[in-house]
Amino acid sequence: MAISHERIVEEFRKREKEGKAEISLVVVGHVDAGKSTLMGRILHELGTLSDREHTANERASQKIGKSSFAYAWALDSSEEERARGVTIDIAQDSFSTPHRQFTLLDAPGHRDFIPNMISGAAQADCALLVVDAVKGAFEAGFGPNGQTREHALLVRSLGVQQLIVVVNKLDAVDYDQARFEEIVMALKPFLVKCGFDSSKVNFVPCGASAGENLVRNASREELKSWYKGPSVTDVLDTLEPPARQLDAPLRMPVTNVFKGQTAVASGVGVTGRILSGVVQIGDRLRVVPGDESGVVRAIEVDNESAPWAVAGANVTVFLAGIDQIQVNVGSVLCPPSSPVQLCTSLLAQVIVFEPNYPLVAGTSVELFHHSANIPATLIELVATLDKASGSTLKKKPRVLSKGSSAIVRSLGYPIEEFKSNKEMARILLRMGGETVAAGIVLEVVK
Ligand SMILES: Nc1nc2c(ncn2[C@@H]2O[C@H](COP(=O)(O)OP(=O)(O)OP(=O)(O)O)[C@@H](O)[C@H]2O)c(=O)[nH]1
Repeated sequence: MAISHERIVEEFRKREKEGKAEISLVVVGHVDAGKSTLMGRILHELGTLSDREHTANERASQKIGKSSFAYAWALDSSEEERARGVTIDIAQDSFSTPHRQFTLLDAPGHRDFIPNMISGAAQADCALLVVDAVKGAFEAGFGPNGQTREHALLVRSLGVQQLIVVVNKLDAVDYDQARFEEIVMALKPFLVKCGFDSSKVNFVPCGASAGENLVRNASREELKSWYKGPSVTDVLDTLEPPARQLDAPLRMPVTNVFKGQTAVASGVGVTGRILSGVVQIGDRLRVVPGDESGVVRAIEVDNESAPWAVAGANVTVFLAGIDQIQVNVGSVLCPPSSPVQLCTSLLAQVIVFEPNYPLVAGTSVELFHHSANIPATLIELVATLDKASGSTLKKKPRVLSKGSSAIVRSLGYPIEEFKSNKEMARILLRMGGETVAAGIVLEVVK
């Protein structure tokens, strides 16, 4: 028997209060700032990474003369990453603090790997920006060719509002308070210009490789004497969980489709993340694009069957009364009473990276929206924007440079505006296998 929407929301809120709030976190920062070391050490100290695994990493990294990378290896697991000592792919892990459960997306800081970072940032609720306190290193990261600025602006552009800035490697500058403050003073105005609310940005001093002020509070006199604030994990534990759009209509972009094989889970198995709304067994769902629909026979959350699921959950629903051919990766499941509208063109604010070809009006691109990949065309370049302030630099530019705004045309695709459904509005633009731009949809034309 169907349960009312209100009852499901009420029940979910009750469970949420009893359990830990879930947050996805992306770790960004200039190459070698210490991102992997920091997260590897946090995972180890929180018990997510066992002593055995860590000892194995220590031994293996010593063997090839890179013992300083032992903690980073917890996350940098591919052979190439280990040999080069840089992070290439987005590593996914999870860990929990006393009140929060995190999905961790470790992003590579190396220039060549920015596209990988975007897919991490596009899924993140909060970001941790690691900067290197060493004289010259912070300046290189924060300089025009460094990634500190670019990453901060990128995560903000992709909708991340809460930021923790970890000022790392303070051991290498004798935990100098003046150096920490100098870095904070340099970053703060820049982050505000990027659009961060300063009350949602925290600065935390630390020495990741020594484990100083990561999980436990500062223990060294040089740091303790001037810093009485929270440790990195204390701050993580107070991050606000994302507001789940429970009362908005169901939106579930499809990431996988397969044939349900068991008696309980028969029909068409459809996997994806619920971006907004609620689904329960017995619901009729429409697949957009198209006008086919199916009835939910079973729901699985974390491989366990469930009577219902709400926004934020990664689920598999089994649909009856629909042909597998009608459901595609990139389709969106929604209620027949309020389906996603197909847009004919959209206005997006994007950040442009370093495309191999100039982005001019008429350029064909692939538009990535969750797992959908749609052929699209840039139909008009509206303006280029100032990277830091967002104000218009030039109207109707001929070519797009970094930090530009563009109109992208795509036909018959379900996308929504950022102001009505944040999660449905994040896009990436790719050309020839390269991500050339990323951003959010401001307006759609139906
Ligand atoms: N002195 C000092 N060195 C550190 C600290 N944290 C990291 N390092 C060193 O900095 C180097 C880079 O560390 P990683 O953790 O690989 O840096 P990363 O930011 O993950 O690098 P990419 O993934 O390549 O962008 C390694 O040699 C670390 O041992 C620290 O707190 N103090």
